[in-house]
Amino acid sequence: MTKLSVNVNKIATLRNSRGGNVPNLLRVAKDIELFGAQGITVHPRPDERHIRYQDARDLKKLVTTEYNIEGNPIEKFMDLVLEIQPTQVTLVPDAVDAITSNAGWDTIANRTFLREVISTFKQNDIRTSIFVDPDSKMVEGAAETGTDRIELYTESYAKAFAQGNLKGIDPFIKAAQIATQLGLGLNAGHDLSLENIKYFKENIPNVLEVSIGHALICESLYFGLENVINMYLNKLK
Ligand SMILES: CC(=O)[C@@H](O)[C@H](O)COP(=O)(O)O
Ligand SMILES: NCC(=O)COP(=O)(O)O
Repeated sequence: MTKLSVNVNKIATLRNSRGGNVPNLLRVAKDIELFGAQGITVHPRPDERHIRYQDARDLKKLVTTEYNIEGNPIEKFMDLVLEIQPTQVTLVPDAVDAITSNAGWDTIANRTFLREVISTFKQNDIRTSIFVDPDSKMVEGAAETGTDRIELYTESYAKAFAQGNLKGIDPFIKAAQIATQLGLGLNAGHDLSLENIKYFKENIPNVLEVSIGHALICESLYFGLENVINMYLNKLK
């Protein structure tokens, strides 16, 4: 079964744009779970441009499905995650000023660092996932870090699919096969959408979790949040 984890960063973006508490992030997250999503994802960035560190703390009290916190494991992020104890932490090598996530880890060059960080989270019973490109060497390097899962960075697939190039899935099929052979759990995310999710799932059937935010919130402007969540759930069956 592939779980849908809804990234609520963009709800926080809209809320922050007026300085108040509308939309109410906590209420939206609760409703997202009531609509059938199997997880909530947040990515509290160092500049807190959308999800604030306090949001991440507050969500812990109400999320009853899986709670996934993504971020670059800088010290204050590590402290936040260890304080909150979410279901899963997803390590992303984002630069502080990155407009969004734009690369996976070099799991070979960062092996020692990742091993230490992952060990710290696993000692605290937090499931670990690391954001990687669909590159066989990076997947093999990920297995050396001791991580529970990898999250395949799906921007290249989404771009190719949008251009009508179905072969964009090929590196992901190979990376998923290697991950499975190495005993890694498989997540995926970034730029997945109602248009491209079904083909991805058909070709990568053993993906455990997809985390989707930007497209899902934009699609909800037209179809409504409850409808969109159920459209994703139907496509992930
Ligand atoms: C790791 C990943 O792909 C998502 O967390 C993405 O970075 C969303 O971040 P923004 O919502 O800030 O674009
Ligand atoms: N890990 C991917 C994520 O949480 C959401 O990415 P996007 O759907 O906002 O591109």
